[in-house]
Amino acid sequence: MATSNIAQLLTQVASTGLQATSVSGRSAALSAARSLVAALESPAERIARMSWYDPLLTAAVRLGIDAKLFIELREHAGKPMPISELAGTNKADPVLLARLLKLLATADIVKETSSNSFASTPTSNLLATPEGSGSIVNCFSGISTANSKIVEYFRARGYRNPVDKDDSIWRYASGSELHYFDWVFKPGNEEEVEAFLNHMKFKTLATKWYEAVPIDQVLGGSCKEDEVLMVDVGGNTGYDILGFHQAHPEVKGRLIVQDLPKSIAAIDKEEIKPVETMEHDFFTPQPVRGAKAYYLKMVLHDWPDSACRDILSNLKSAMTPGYSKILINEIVVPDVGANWLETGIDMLMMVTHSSAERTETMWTELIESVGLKITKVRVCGDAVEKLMEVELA
Ligand SMILES: C[S@@+](CC[C@H](N)C(=O)[O-])C[C@H]1O[C@@H](n2cnc3c(N)ncnc32)[C@H](O)[C@@H]1O
Repeated sequence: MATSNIAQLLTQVASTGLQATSVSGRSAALSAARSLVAALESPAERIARMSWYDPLLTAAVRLGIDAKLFIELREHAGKPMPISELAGTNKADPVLLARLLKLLATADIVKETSSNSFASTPTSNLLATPEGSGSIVNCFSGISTANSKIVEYFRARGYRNPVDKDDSIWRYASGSELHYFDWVFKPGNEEEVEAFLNHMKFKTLATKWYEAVPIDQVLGGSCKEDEVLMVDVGGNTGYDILGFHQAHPEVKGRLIVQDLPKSIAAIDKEEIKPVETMEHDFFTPQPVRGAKAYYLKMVLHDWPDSACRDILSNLKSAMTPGYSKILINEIVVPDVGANWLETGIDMLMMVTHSSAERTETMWTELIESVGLKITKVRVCGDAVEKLMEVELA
């Protein structure tokens, strides 16, 4: 271990840490701190951590959610709770709970306050929410299933990059007859549906596009009240288009969220007003013609190029030339130096859907292949997702 390198990194952490109150300052401090940890940890320790600690830490979090540990800890608002009390409420074996909590404390997910006594942290409090726990529950189920057969899958396919939506790693490993979304929404899978819907609300970690871009320039102002301003295609429970409306109530025009029946059924139609709801399969012709904007957030990343072309072509046919736009809010992977979020979600898309996160070149090729063009790529504050404005070519 080069001590001069460590000293340099320590200085970098100290200097960037002082600016950690701003978003970019925090990100620079975190990146410096990660480099410091990487330099301090020996390669053998790193391998050991990946071999058993990291996968089992996620499993312990998943169990903690199931046992409602984080909800219980949150109820005590950061005060220490003896294992005996936690075990009593959860009816879980106190010896087991102590082992799980000790592991979670090593990652600062809970705080070990004294022998056999633990308290909540901001992370455990987020895990106590439907959104935080939904992210873990949804991803744990998909990733642990896919990982169980990932080596077998690639060996059998000569290590080819997966691009067939009907032959994803998840589908091979689960033995499901159904595509992932059809499986999530199948009758009897209510726990999975709930986790999936909550994960969708959770997954945008930073600035939303509508908080960051000049809305007037993107949408060119309001519509008449009876005209459609924006259709959120594959918009899940509509939380996102509602967020847009709440941020910009002055922009007039109808707002519609479209998704598969189970997502639409989960929406409280009163709560989401003025957003209208509509069941729609985006592999069929778009029923709302001539909207000002068709908005796709993290929809195309679920599908390989051939399926994306079908989705985009259905929107293209509904667009009014010189008026309608498609707004795509997706990760645009940098050519060099992609970060953990961009590369991690890319792997998640690969194992679940045989799809990928795309670079700007990949986006351009895909969009141009269906007679559309990208007219602008907008950075959205500190978010990994960018806003691509797309028009008829
Ligand atoms: C990754 S999620 C993104 C959801 C939402 N746009 C967001 O960012 O939270 C993909 C969405 O596509 C929906 N979906 C999948 N297949 C669909 C189809 N054939 N037609 C319409 N929606 C579909 C899913 O139900 C899900 O809500």
